[in-house]
Amino acid sequence: MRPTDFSISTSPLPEWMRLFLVAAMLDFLRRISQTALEHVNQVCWITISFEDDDTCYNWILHWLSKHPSWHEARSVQVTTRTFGVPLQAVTTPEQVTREGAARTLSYMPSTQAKHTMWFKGYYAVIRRECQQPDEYSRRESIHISILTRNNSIVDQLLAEAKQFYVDAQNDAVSIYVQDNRSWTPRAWRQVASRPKRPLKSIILERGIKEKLLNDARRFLGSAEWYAERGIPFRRGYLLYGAPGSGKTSVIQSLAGELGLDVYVLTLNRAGLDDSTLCQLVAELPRRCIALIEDIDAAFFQSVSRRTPGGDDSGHNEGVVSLGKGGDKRDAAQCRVSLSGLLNALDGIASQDGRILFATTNHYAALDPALTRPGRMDLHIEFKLADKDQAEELFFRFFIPSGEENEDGGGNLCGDDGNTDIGVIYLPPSPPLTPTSTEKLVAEDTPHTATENAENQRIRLRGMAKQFARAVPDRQLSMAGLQGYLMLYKDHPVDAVRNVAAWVEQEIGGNTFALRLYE
Ligand SMILES: Nc1ncnc2c1ncn2[C@@H]1O[C@H](COP(=O)(O)OP(=O)(O)OP(=O)(O)O)[C@@H](O)[C@H]1O
Repeated sequence: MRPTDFSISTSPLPEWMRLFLVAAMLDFLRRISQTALEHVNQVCWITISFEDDDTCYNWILHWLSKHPSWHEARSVQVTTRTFGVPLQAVTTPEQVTREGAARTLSYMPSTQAKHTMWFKGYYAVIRRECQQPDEYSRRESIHISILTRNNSIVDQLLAEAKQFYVDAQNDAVSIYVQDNRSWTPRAWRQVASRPKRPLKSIILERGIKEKLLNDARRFLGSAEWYAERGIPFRRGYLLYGAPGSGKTSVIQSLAGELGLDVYVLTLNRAGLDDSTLCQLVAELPRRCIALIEDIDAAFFQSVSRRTPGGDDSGHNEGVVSLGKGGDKRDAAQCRVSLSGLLNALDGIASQDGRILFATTNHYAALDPALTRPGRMDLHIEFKLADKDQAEELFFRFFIPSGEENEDGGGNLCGDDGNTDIGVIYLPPSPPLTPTSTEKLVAEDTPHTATENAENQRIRLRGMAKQFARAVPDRQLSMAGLQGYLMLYKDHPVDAVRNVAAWVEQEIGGNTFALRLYE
């Protein structure tokens, strides 16, 4: 008998069983070490995750893009995304850009590799993941694992990232819209960050801006007052009137003054129904401006008095229509009922510090239930431009930057935004009233470096008055006038010289529009 035969025959177990036992043992050891590793990981690492449908995703991306560790990174993704902060705040370390300041590049973690960095002396590993659950949507997330047992490090990281972001946002208003990357919109996504627009750049009838600003400020500061009296802490503003009269602009400007972000609710968004609308509203932050633009158009396209799935043939409860044509596909896809919208409006206003703004060009077409006090507390009409507005627009358009505050004349609206409705007028500028364009042009010698700034303002005020004389009261929109002035950006004299002809042409061609809004 050979030795090998002997060993086989003397073993109490067959060969296959011994192999099985060895494999089982190895697997057991692997599992144990894996569990032990997981345990060590759990004990030694803290992982924080950020999903791209949440605002903090932008904070963290922006913070990472600025972190010095990207200088040494071996694999980074270059992006023109601004992470919701003003463009100038987002830069590569070397300010690399091919197209000048218009498209600034920044770095973000690549999805291809893990990144490592040090945060306050702690080692951190960063992973960025992208998923595409279906062809309509794409989800991103970032996971930061820090080698520490100290939870306060996480707090410090979050605080630093947020502060970074807030600093970059300092002079901007963030605009959020429904997240359109999924078929049913439920979440908000930041789409833009606009520079704060100074309230003084919006020229309205006397007292309107101040009324809005003071009312909103008083409201935001009176939570306790409402609570003590058991009155729902809500405030809604309906801005209605001519297109291009400054409704949207004033909301953006107020948002900047009040330090609130703007959440734009688009009711005729495909896929939106009563329940997703309520979910969206529930996702609004505590202090913000919720904006429904052209609320009448939303009615027409998508909002019906009947409940979704109700009887289409009902005579009294039919679709609210303004009598315009429309997109049947949208109407079919949007299933927001009037009662759903009313519930949503109450929801918007029901939580602390939310302010609702709605705009419309068709005030009369709105259902009284929508506009009743408690839902829309202040209704403010925006009219076509009057002569005072035209004059002020001209003056502000051409005054050199930084000098407008020194002008005393014709300040229509009390610019600091803090005055109450009684607006303080500064003394008018000295009279300068050229009676004809020819005279004005003759007087308009080129500006010289030595020309006194005060003289420039006086001259400009004179031109503004002459411009306003040619603009008929309440027949042209401020947007239209602004568009005209843009043609003469550096030529105020030409703007005055040609305004009469332009007005004639505009009014001749716009009689339909005028009839509509007069
Ligand atoms: N009262 C105003 N003062 C200064 N600029 C104005 C004013 N009204 C309109 N504009 C200018 O016209 C443009 C359009 O204004 P805006 O979008 O605010 O008008 P709107 O009333 O919201 O129009 P719509 O009803 O069509 O939405 C903006 O660029 C804005 O600067």
